Amino acid sequence: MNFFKQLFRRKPRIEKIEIRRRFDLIGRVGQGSMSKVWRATDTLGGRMVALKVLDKAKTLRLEQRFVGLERPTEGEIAINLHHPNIVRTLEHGITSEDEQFLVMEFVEGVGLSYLVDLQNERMQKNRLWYIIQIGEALEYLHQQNWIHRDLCPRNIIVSNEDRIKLIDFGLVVPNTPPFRAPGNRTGTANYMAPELIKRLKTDQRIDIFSYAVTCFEMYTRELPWPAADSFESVLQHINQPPKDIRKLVEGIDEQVAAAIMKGLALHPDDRWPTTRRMVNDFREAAERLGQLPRTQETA
Ligand SMILES: Nc1ncnc2c1ncn2[C@@H]1O[C@H](COP(=O)(O)OP(=O)(O)OP(=O)(O)O)[C@@H](O)[C@H]1O
Repeated sequence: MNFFKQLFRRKPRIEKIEIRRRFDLIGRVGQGSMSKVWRATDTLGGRMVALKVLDKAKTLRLEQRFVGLERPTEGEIAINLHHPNIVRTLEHGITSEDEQFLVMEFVEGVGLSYLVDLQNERMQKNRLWYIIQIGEALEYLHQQNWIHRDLCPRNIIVSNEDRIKLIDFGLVVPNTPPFRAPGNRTGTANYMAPELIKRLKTDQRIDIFSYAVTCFEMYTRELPWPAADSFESVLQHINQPPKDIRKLVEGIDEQVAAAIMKGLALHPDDRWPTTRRMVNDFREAAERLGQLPRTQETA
């Protein structure tokens, strides 16, 4: 009987995909540190897609950090996310080379980092609207009981229609006690909450901090603390208060400024308790300032 139990408990055999047979690879896009991403045509159906193939060695190294915790793969997480501000994942699986892959809708647009750098008219006009959409995506992720752990402009695309799309779920973890335990410092140093840098207990409020850093950059093109390229250098300044956004952006709306600064609070208890509360303030301000697109004014 044990034999049969074992037999049926085995994971179903996954059919491996030969990437170059199934997809016409048109060209590499962007530059991921964990993966290669192609613009490709899916020969099944002819659809234009983004094909992300994860680097085997780097994925293994990441998975080793979560040994015994049963963290779902990036593909398993992404395929279940359904939100207008989150890139749609159409399929995931394993290549014939044993790499994990994801097939996504191809988002025609630019990286948010590019607009942060440019600070052009498009950015200035839509900034608050972009910020609201990022917040909606994050709120959805939190409602689904995930912690993103790597929210930053690098992981956000702005479509040609000014729609925000979160694109990378490589570091997402379940919002459960084992994953909130102190220790693991995966993420991007400049966007990491102090409790994460200090290896204390974490929760979804680490994402609220990263969201606030992102908002701060979208307004100022600067980070709230001096830029650092290692955890150690972040540790050196993280106990100092952040720069005041009001001093960098002349005439910034007070409700917007206060919402961002509260998200940057060093202690999680002083931050917004939920993304929803933070976004509500941005939405209120946007309505008052007439900065919502027409279709959103009554939403
Ligand atoms: N669905 C998509 N549509 C269009 N371009 C995409 C899409 N997904 C990813 N890209 C492009 O590929 C780049 C790398 O993607 P992604 O951030 O998911 O990879 P990564 O290896 O996890 O990167 P990193 O770990 O450095 O953040 C993105 O910056 C973006 O330019």
